[in-house]
Amino acid sequence: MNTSFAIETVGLNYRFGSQTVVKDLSLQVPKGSIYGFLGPNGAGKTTTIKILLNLLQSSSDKVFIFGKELNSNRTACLKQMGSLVEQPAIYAHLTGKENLINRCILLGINQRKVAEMLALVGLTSAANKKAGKYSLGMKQRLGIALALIADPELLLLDEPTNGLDPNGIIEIRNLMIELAGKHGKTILVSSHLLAEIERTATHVGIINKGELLFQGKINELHDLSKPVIKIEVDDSAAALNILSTTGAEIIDMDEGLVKIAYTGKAEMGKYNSLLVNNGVTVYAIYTEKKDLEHLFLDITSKN
Ligand SMILES: Nc1ncnc2c1ncn2[C@@H]1O[C@H](COP(=O)(O)OP(=O)(O)OP(=O)(O)O)[C@@H](O)[C@H]1O
Repeated sequence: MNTSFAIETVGLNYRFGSQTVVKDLSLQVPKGSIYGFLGPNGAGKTTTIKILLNLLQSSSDKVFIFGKELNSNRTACLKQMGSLVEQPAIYAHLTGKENLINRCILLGINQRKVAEMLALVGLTSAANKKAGKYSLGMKQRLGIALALIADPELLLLDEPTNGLDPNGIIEIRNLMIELAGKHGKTILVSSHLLAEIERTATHVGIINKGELLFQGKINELHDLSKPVIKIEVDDSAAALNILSTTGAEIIDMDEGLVKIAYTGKAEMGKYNSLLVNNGVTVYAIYTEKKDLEHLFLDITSKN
């Protein structure tokens, strides 16, 4: 298996009864990346994350963590992973610090790590407050500190900003950037909102109904949202013939409509004259740029 990936799944499938929830899913999460795992509600994100954590069983040879097959190297793989799935497992009657000490005792880790983790997630001043009194954002950050205490290389965060206010969202976002940037962690973070992870993610995987619809660098996703020229004409076949002689990149064609890649205003004028001079009636010519949120909706509504 490719060892440049922190996570690799190969044609992964998963069913709940007769419902296939994960379909032929091949994820490739590069080491050191912040991988935004995106999809609408019910797309199969949590199920996939639970499979990656071996909380749900996959078939052998489908899931690889840092190149090791998960089922046959369960302990070694899990040691490399920290996670926050659904609600963080926090004792409300203990302080943040006590929660972390408790986890250290449980895992046999030196308690010196506690102060470091509190500082990392920005909870030093709230260390002696009961966790039950924490805000939602503070609870999430404590959850991340608990996930990080054993110093895993890979962090799986399932919708960590769910229910947080804008400040809480920014705090989690900055924490992820710091963890990947300064501490070299690989982070897989799920969300149903592209906007929430757009600024943090280096890579993106988009799923819907258990199927992977897009996977790549965030820049590649941005490229898909580059502007196009839409030309409304009386005869699209004739227009296509004429435009194809110019070397223009034809993107799509429909009855009365041709879409080509936008390369500049001058070219746009040139295409217009060329069509008119060759007997094609141009009703309208304009550019259109999809913002990422629309692109995401487009991608996820196609299947
Ligand atoms: N334990 C279960 N038993 C049966 N079906 C389940 C179970 N858990 C999840 N599902 C179904 O599997 C599908 C995927 O759910 P999953 O929670 O993985 O999606 P998700 O992308 O994480 O969605 P959300 O953003 O709402 O959490 C849904 O149709 C859900 O109803």
